[in-house]
Amino acid sequence: MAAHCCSCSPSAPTAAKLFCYSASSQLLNHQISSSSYALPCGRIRPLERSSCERLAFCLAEGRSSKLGFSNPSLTAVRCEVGVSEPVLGDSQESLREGLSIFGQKSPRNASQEEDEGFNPMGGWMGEADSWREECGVVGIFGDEEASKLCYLALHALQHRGQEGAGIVTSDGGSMKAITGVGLVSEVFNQEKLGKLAGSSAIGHVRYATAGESALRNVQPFVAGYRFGSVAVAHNGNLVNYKELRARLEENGSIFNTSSDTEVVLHLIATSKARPFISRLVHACEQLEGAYSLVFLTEDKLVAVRDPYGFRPLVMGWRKNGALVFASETCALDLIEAEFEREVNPGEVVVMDKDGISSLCVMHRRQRKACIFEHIYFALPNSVVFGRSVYESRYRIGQILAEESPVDCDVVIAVPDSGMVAALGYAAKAGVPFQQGLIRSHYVGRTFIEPSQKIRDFGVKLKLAPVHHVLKGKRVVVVDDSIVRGTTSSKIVRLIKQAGATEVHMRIASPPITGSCYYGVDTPRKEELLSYRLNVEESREFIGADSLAFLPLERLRSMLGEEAPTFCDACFSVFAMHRPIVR
Ligand SMILES: O=P(O)(O)OC[C@H]1O[C@H](OP(=O)(O)OP(=O)(O)O)[C@H](O)[C@@H]1O
Ligand SMILES: NC(=O)CC[C@H](N)C(=O)O
Repeated sequence: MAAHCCSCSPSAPTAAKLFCYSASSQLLNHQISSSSYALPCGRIRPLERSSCERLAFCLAEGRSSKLGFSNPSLTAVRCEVGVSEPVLGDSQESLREGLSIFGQKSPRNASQEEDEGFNPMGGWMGEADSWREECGVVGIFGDEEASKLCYLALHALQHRGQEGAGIVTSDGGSMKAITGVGLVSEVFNQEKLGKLAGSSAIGHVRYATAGESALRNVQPFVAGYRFGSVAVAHNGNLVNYKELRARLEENGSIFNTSSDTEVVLHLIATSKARPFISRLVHACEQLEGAYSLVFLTEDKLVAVRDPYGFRPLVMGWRKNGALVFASETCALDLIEAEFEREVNPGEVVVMDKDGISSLCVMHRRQRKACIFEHIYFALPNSVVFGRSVYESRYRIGQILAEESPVDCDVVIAVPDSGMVAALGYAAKAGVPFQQGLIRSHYVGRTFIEPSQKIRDFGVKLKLAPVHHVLKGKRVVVVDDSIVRGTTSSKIVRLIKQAGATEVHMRIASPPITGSCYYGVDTPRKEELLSYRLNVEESREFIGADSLAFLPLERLRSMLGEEAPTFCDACFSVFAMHRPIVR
């Protein structure tokens, strides 16, 4: 195995050209990376890991077989730095292949991938791999039916995570936990809920951001330490968990999971602070990234939100005085808890038999609430970050109609997340809204072979066109976002096959040009369609007759004075950057 760079520079080059060789020194493939990164002598570091870097890294580590690379005789790479011309010819296909092979979930590392049976094809097979952020958390204190209420609230939050679900309860003396892989309805039944005794509970639905999707990573996690037991459920992503974990392991901690969340329990257990709340605060102060957390001990329920308030967390009360925390207000509504307020960024809310107390102990910053909750993650019947999600999406649809009108016969939505914006668009444009695509709610992600012909069945499984609505029509289709562009191109093809004469795509968010550093497990920027292509190139890529996005400045003006309290970095970062990768 050999991996070397022919030109090394500690200062960041603007681009790198990668040549891959077979054992017989035949040139197999080449790609260009647009990242700026340092190439230390004789070794390529997996720092930003563009597809080129990642290939080089894996080869350098002698792990090419782990990649499942289609040509096992691939043995060497050579990188040239400072190359700036775009890849020509079959670049689109080679990039796709590269992404499918090297697509990885941050923030895992190479050895973890080996341990966890890393599937190198995972990032591309089957349906589009969109934003990974969500997870839903619930906490209930002071209700004899705590586990059942928690179960119902998790149903209301099911859209935030479908990989696993769990509930932990406390009866004041001991704690019981049940977790499982799959949907809430698959994990729990009457008998299991009956075993979860106690008047306080926390629950979780998971969409993995760190650590594989497996039973051991399903939350809530419970741990015993010398002062008792503590359970935690987390929505967010801890960007420094690997460093924290390494430090804890050096000092003897033994981890049960590969999830980022587990570090919180170890930090609590090893903290020298007293009492419990100080240990908890001490632990949270060491975390970087996004965290809306609920903790349960034998006698306390605690909710914590990170100082930027990236992810939502609300609180409310049931008529019998039970306190409820939840990721979204739709969960409060379902279990008839009246919304009181959000847990504030940096706030720690503690509930025990003596009542509720609030500590604003963590240094509070300018809030940076994730705007994507309003665009995609949350349900439209929720109030998130103090605003109605329905109103935001409806208004965005109206703005799209103002900014990018087009002669059309019908407005349709990509269900479900494009629905409300499509209603707003249709109302503003004065064009009928129709259900042109019917969504099957029984299809999850489909894992099928990555040939274009077969992939199209994947989207048809989930979305069926209504020929009667589409045939012979000029159609406006509204979707919430374009990430890699795979869904949009399939949908355009589907609608055209159903007989539409024109397809105009309207996207209820600005172009996504950057990955999320704080919390959302997004694809790397090189995989984002709008990082690689401008609007006209994107239109061509998806095959629509026209394509328009929500202008960022209109989104900000919609948010008004609150705009600086929302994080829109995924739209603004690299927005002016002219991409090299094609
Ligand atoms: O550009 P892409 O990489 O294809 O991703 C964008 C798509 O992903 C999301 O849908 P998703 O498939 O998650 O379905 P959902 O709306 O049902 O959540 C989103 O609503 C877009 O349709
Ligand atoms: N989507 C989330 O909020 C995930 C929580 C946590 N990072 C996990 O992977 O389990």
